[in-house]
Amino acid sequence: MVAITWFRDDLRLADNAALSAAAKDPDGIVALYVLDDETAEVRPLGSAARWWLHESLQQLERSLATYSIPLILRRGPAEQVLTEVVSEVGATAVHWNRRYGAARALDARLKESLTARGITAHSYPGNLLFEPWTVANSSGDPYAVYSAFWRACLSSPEPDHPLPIPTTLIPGGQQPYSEDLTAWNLQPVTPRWWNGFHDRWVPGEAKALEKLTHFLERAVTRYHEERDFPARSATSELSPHLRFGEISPRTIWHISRAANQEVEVFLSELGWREFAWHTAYAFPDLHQRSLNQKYQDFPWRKGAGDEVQAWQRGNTGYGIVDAGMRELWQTGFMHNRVRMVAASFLTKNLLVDWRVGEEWFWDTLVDADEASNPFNWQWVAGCGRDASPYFRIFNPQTQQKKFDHDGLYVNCWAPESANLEPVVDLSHSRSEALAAYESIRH
Ligand SMILES: Cc1cc2nc3c(=O)[nH]c(=O)nc-3n(C[C@H](O)[C@H](O)[C@H](O)COP(=O)(O)OP(=O)(O)OC[C@H]3O[C@@H](n4cnc5c(N)ncnc54)[C@H](O)[C@@H]3O)c2cc1C
Repeated sequence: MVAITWFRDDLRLADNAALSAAAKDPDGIVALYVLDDETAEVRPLGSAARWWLHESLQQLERSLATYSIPLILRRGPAEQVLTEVVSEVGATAVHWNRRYGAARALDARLKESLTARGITAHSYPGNLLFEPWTVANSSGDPYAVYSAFWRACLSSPEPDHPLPIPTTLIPGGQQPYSEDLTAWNLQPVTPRWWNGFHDRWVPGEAKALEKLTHFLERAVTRYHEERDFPARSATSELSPHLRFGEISPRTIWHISRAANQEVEVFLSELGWREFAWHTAYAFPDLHQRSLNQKYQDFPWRKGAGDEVQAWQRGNTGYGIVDAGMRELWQTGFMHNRVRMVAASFLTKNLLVDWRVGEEWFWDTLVDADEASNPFNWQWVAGCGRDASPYFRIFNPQTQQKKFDHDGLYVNCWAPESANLEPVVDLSHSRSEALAAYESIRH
């Protein structure tokens, strides 16, 4: 009679409510991860995120091994796999931390079917600071404007303190078989396009905590002034760790607050992450549909294949865009300011549908998540919640002068970009974009 802890976007032992609850079972636990590329509501991970997942699962495996608990890996539709594992081990309970995007429909179905079989299914908060249904405007609807949303969050009860790693963690007697992580081929042997990722990243819970500590000691005091400068290493780079739940937002919240530093601007960025997830909770098809209805008729350009390819490869002839796109390809990451400029360039100068860019980022970002990615693409394109107005078009040359005036960033990633023929004229494309916007404005 064991309890299953079903790990999903929470690859950590600390502040893991599902694990802490399962640990109370005197008969021990089975730790399960399911790679589900088949269920309709689960968006299959992109290639860069799969690289991260491989590393992160290895780290989790090591952490659990110190308690003699194996991490059971299975691949397949989660409903089927979970049902099988429950039967194999004779589990009486399954515990998981909540997901807030489209996959919550799957979780709801599972809860119902497990309960019908007499197995208790418990879900817990843990991947957000505030549960989406607890933050609503006076009409009971989700907030549409970030500033009002974050004010409401800040006047809500503070997020709970993080839970420690359970003091007793024991393996359930009967452990089922596990698949081989390497056989999942999350890091394809050829081509090893992800080779450079190892130079930049060390996935896993221990590193996430170390990075937070380092950031609070060294960078948070200059964060509000320097976070927009891509060459300055002034941000936390915690996003992929948060994406895979190697650290919980409430751990970040409480450790930051206790650090005796000016942390409010930093925490307000976590607020954008919350806003994106609360939006995805209300609109689970966020990556497929412009939230602003008017944009259903936007005259996006068709047949821009060559320009899209130049953008993807960092060959547009605009330094900051090219540097960002190459950084992304080589490291799985791009600085936030540069993401905004690169996204604006695609959607406004090239007039390409934001979904094309969202898909590319989804495949190439190690931190790609199903809320922040489409939310921010819609924000830049002007069709999302509290979005930047469409007529505000980032000029990549002005942005480069302002945020990379010494050229450190561009010279690091795309030194020869200045010699490339620009794929588009900025002033002409700007006028075209504004005309396109006018056509749907009324
Ligand atoms: C087009 C576009 C696509 C993006 N796609 C993603 C994505 O897939 N996943 C992702 O985590 N972020 C995404 N972002 C937001 C942002 O660029 C990254 O969160 C940030 O660059 C991560 O770096 P950091 O951890 O050093 O951030 P910090 O500045 O240290 O911020 C701390 C944390 O706050 C959160 N955060 C900061 N800015 C945002 C934001 N605008 N929206 C949501 N959360 C934010 C992140 O979790 C981040 O780790 C996107 C932004 C744009 C413009």
